[in-house]
Amino acid sequence: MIVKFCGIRREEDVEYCNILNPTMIGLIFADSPRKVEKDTAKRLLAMKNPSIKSVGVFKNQTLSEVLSISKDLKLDFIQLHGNESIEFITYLKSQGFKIIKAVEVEKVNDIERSKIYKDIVDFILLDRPKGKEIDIVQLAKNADFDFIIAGGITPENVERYLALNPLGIDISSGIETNGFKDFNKMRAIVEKLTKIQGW
Ligand SMILES: O=C(O)c1ccccc1N[C@@H]1O[C@H](COP(=O)(O)O)[C@@H](O)[C@H]1O
Repeated sequence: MIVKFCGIRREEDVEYCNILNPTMIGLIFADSPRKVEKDTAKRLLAMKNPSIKSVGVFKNQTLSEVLSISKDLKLDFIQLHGNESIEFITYLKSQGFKIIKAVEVEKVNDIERSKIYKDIVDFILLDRPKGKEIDIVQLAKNADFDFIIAGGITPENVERYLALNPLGIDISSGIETNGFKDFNKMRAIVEKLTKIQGW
């Protein structure tokens, strides 16, 4: 089970992750309150346990910006959250990057649409548009391919997402209090995973 803690932006966030050892940590380079600058990202990534994979999150940014940040930081994965074309993704793959393609799901059709990435990317991530209280678990039941799931996961509701049997879970706002990562919530996720799945 892949566990990704996303929106890491402070030294203490990395320290929490080094204790809890998620599979991946995500740093956001897209427009967001969680956005980090490249220099900050470099400092944070240098602090992480080497076993934790780094993910850079981008949304509708230029190829040269994505490439420059990803190469400089030697990112393990590039997560694309926007309308990036197949050519855009294929080019990044040709440069040796592993790709997580996030698809914002609002209706069953969006699940169908995400299938075009199946043989191109390393992981498909099903998420919901920010600010929309969509029941992504109900929609994701229609997926007949492997996926990582995100979108509103919290320590209280993670069981419902795990019941989908996803490749992984990706959590950002659900492990925050007042906009900052909260160690107790991060630990609560890991404890639930350990209890349910022996993670
Ligand atoms: O979190 C953001 O601010 C963000 C901004 C732009 C693109 C993606 C963003 N977050 C991604 O959303 C999912 C999980 O979100 P949540 O747990 O529902 O808050 C995760 O993949 C983040 O990378």
